[in-house]
Amino acid sequence: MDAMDHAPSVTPRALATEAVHAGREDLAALGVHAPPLDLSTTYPSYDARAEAARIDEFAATGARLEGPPVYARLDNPTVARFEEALARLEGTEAAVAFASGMAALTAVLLARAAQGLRHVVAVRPLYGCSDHLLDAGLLGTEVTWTDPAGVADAIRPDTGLVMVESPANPTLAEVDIRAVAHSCGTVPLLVDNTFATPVLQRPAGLGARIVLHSATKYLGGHGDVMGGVVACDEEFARELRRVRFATGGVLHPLAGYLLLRGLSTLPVRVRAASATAAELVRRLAADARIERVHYPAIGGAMVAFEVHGDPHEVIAGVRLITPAVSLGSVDTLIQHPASISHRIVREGDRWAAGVSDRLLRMSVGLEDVEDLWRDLTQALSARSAEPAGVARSVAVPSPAER
Ligand code: MET
Repeated sequence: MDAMDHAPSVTPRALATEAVHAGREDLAALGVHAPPLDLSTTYPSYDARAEAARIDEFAATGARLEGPPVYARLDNPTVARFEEALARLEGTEAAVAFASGMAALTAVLLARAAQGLRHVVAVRPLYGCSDHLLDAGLLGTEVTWTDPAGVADAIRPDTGLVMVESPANPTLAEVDIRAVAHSCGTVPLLVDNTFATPVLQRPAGLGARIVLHSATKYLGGHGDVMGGVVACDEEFARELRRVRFATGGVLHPLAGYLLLRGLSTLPVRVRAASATAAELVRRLAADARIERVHYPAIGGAMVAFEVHGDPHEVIAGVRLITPAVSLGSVDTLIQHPASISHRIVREGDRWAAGVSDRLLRMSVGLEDVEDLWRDLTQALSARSAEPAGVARSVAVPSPAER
């Protein structure tokens, strides 16, 4: 067989195919089936002149090095496989991975600020820490909050970024990405695609220049790996790699390995959990104990709802569902945004963005829908008004019984 037999096909491959093959094309040639996990922090080289030239090249351009890495803060082959796969899934030229979603957003803001573009236009709600990072100006940036219709007017000569989430955390409000991208003109639009994942939405194809993920969520998919990633064009990826090298928010290679593994089941997980979420939404919407259900037109596995009663009782009452922040795992999680994910946002700003104190956010996992509904409905009937220590101690099974 000659090399041509292994040349990548020019026919675009479907998402489900990319999910299991992207970033792994050379494995057969390497004679392995699972991707190698390279934990090296440094790499030997007997030619320091050549290393100097490679470092000069990286410092000047931010382009990925040819050949072995010099040092793990600069590049890692296992992480690069995840980056390649995610870029393919998002339909971008490149992707750059970080230690967390917040490290990824930080690098984007620093890269723009380094060009003298310190002003950000953003649409609420955003994830609470993203909101806080912008609102508190922790990186020396300045934010103007607006609604999607106000984006064009909010842009100034020093605006370096427009940022939206769609569906947004935690209200699941949707933004017309194509329309906002149009309003941005030449200013890059960043879309946080953590909730939708490329299975449901590919913002780059709708005009976003920068696509952000907390990879900790659906991309990893099992609640056991923390990471962040930015999918973008190669020009901006070069800026991000330079910032990453200088600031050090790198993704650990084991995290890169687990994220690549997570991607292979991403389409199956997202579709299955979304079908269950849609059924739970139907039932919640018909339930008299629920005041309002939020579910995006695009679908997905995230559901939010307001209860007539005390949301804390629902959190305290779940037994199968895990009462925990985060999302995108194989198991169902529920949390109270005003207490946890959006706690750091000022109360008035939360309310104005639609994050009421009675809102609960649920990340639907892969359990059977009937088991989830049974747990939800018993939690919705829980009453903390019952004498504490009497009814509650009877109602709560011991950990061994759960
Ligand atoms: C530390 S709070 C939030 C973690 C995660 N970004 C979430 O929205 O659940």
